[in-house]
Amino acid sequence: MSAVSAANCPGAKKVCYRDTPVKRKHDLTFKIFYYFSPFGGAAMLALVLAAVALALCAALLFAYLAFSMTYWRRRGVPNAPAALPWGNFADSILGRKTQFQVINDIYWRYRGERYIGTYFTATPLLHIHDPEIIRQVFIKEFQDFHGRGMHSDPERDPLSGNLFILAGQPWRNMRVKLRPTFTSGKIKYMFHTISECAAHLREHVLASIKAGGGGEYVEDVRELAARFSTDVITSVAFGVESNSMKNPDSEFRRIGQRIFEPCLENSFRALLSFFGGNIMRIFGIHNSPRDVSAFFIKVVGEIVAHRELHGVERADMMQLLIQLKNQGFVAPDGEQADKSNGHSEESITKVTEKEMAAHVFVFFLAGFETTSTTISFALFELAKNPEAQEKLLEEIDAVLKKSKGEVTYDTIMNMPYMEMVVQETMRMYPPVPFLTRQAMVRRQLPLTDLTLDKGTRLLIPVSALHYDPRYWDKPDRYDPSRFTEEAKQTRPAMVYLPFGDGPRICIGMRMGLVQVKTALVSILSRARVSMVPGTPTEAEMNPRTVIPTPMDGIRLRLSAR
Ligand code: HEM
Repeated sequence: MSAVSAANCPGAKKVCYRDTPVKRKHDLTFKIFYYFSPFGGAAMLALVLAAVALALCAALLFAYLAFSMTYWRRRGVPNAPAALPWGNFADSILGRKTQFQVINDIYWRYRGERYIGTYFTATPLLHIHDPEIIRQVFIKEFQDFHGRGMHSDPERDPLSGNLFILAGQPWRNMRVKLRPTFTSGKIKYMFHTISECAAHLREHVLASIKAGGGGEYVEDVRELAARFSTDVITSVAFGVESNSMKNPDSEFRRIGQRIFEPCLENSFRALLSFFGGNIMRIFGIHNSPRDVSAFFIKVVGEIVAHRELHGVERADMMQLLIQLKNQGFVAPDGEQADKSNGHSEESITKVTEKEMAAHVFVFFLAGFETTSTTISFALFELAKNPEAQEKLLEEIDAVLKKSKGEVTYDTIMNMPYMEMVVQETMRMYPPVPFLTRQAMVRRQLPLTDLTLDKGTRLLIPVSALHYDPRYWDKPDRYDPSRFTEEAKQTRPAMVYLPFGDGPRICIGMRMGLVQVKTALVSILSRARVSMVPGTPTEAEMNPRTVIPTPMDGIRLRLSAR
């Protein structure tokens, strides 16, 4: 008998494992399973087998990753050294840097290379640095590079069937259908809705100045711009007044915060949808959280039912999407809504309600944070650069005087310095700081002898190109005069890409610009902006977002004019 009695063994009734025959004490396996186990031999054996299986899986996974990370070397492509298990993106996956900062670092290290291979875990990416190759990919050879390489599974995840993510024929058909929704004619048609939101913004600024006493107050202009953009996009896309200018807790503002909240879940989902399609497919991960999908599908269903039941018509995108649902097309500007106007059979296929939800979702997603980011960074740079601000204020005053204070679509589009201010803001803070394309066939990378496998992902480092001193003199300086017509002629194509380029260029570009300019006119016709102590002069970006997002908002002083 062992010196330890059965009674002293915790939880043991019949057999105490320490109470074992001496002859078995030399049996190592037995010792492991029985001497130390509080559960029992079978359970312990299962545990050890599971641990061995896990270790084996981990070893296989690492071997697979290690082999995958030789992809570029095996093809003789210059590549940035990658580390297991995250490849070149450890800093962004682990939340130490934003994705675009990682991409910029790679650009600076390998700026001399026309292209450079990297890895997002096992996925090889080819960063294209040469503007001429980018031009070929975006425009001339677009037919072979039209996909973004993002994961889409509309059957299981209806919102992933949206224009931004789709590729191939489904993308082409949808782009043709949606194009007439974004013409200048349609934006003029929706401008009344935008200017109603702008009136709420002006009222808010005036009321806050009054409440602040002393003719000024301090506000986080990022939040202010986000509330304005939420109101605009919900009005023009859904025909719903979210009223988040008056009610910051409105449902749409809440859902916007949920989608763009800088947190691990959102950052991981964004990274996966760009680069981790296989992981999403295997684990059934959706592009957007399920509560967000459910929200958009429900809201669209309710609005369509309401409008169709009561015969309601409004000047908004929902109305145009309802036309796509009922007749399969929207007539171009100046044409009757008649299918005899040269619409092909496939382009008049009707859109389902789930597809409608996917599109309004992407209008919300692509049109809300991009515009509010641009508005708030423009105010930030104007506060830091009083000369540029004064010049813009003069232009706003002159234009408003001419239009007798009325802000119209034509007033907004007729402000050359405003255009330059917005362009320069998007150079320094491109809301979409990198772009992707996918080789849809096995073919050679344009202007090179490198053969790309079908499916290869290309990455275009937009933000890095916007700061390259080969194309921009003193790129860290805010200088709207870079965007005079003459200055623009001196730069090569494809080094300025805030809206992308080619057939996949931002479909909402005109609308985004109108929104940004309307907000700036509304605020700056009532107030000057200036820096306040405590607001950093260089925005520190939150590493958990794709769209550049300052860590603690942007607090500025707004003083009555
Ligand atoms: C300042 C505002 C905006 C910026 C900077 C911006 C930027 C971009 C960029 C860079 C792309 C990718 C283009 C490419 O791959 O070549 C894009 C695509 C897209 N944007 Fe925008 N955007 C803005 C506003 C909007 C608005 C207001 C909407 C809609 C209401 C919108 C809807 C879309 C859609 C649907 C796509 C996908 C187009 C396609 O793949 O065919 N965007 N945007």
